[in-house]
Amino acid sequence: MLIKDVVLGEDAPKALLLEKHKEFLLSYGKKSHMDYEHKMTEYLRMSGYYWGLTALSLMGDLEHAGKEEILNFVQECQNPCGGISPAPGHDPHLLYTLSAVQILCLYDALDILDKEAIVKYVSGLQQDDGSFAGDKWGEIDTRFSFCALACLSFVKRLDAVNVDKAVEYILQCMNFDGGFGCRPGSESHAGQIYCCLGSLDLAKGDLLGWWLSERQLPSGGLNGRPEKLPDVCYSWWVLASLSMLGRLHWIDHDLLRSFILACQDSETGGISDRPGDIPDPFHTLFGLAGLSLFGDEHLVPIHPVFCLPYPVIDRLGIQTQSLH
Ligand SMILES: COc1ccc(S(=O)(=O)N2Cc3cc(C#N)ccc3N(Cc3cncn3C)C[C@H]2Cc2ccccc2)cc1
Ligand SMILES: [Zn+2]
Repeated sequence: MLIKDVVLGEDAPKALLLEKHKEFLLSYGKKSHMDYEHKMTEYLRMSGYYWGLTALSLMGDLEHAGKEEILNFVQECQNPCGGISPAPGHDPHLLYTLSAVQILCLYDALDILDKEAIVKYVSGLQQDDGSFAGDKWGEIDTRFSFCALACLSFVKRLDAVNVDKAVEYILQCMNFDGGFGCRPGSESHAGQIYCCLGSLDLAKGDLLGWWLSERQLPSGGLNGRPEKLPDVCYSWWVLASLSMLGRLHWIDHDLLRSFILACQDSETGGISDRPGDIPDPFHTLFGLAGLSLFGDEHLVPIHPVFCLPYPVIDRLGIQTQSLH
């Protein structure tokens, strides 16, 4: 079966051409301002700035981009309604409102915008079913749910929208193939998957991460529910979940490590649920597994979902959902 792909030429670059990319991006803005391409891409200018500036920032070169000129441009693009346009004279839209907020975050200059106006604009675009329109013309797309929740997260105002309804709508956009589309029933697309998973994480990730990190007690041990005693096996249930959420660092590693080590039986070996109890294979596994998740140099790294050593998972070449 012929699969659609490309062939990498022999002369294709093999090293990362960082200096070239810096030149490319820094000179891009300096092209003649009235040339045709520049005019025809005016409708996405704010996003263009976000793409270039973030790329420069990744290369540690943001300071060479004209900060004052860009901050002035962003201010010129804010509308009385609070929404931000891609360029002066264009209609405001969620896409460019997010790009502008991201640019200001890069420069730590969020306060040059009227935050309350942005909050009003973004929250005003949420529909009764929880979805978000991109602008006043009403196009609905899960991309805009992400833009809205990301914007509000940056200004710490997720309270301004109905987050549960937003989540409810996004889950309706999940397809039988595990992917997400722009509206219920739309075909799965990687871009929409990024937006939907990102939205779910923004909406519920911190809440869940906080509940999990609240499991840690002064002893360093983790319990399974509030008001319960710590137990080594929760080192796994809680840590593996936080690891999946990308919030493993929300638990004090050293404190937990000292708890697990205190649960070891120095005579017989093995780890128990709590210091002084009888060790057993169950808690020995989950104590070591917790230490492995924190990257203990003496232990093989463990997969947070499969609870098996990564080399085993890699050898099997399996994904979390078998495709065949
Ligand atoms: C106390 O004797 C027991 C009691 C129950 C069981 S069990 O039902 O098979 N099982 C597995 C388990 C195995 C061992 C070992 N070796 C020890 C305990 C333990 N528990 C009990 C436990 C652990 N932390 C606190 N509690 C009370 C969990 C339980 C249920 C479970 C199974 C699989 C995965 C997760 C949880 C086995 C022995
Ligand atoms: Zn236990």
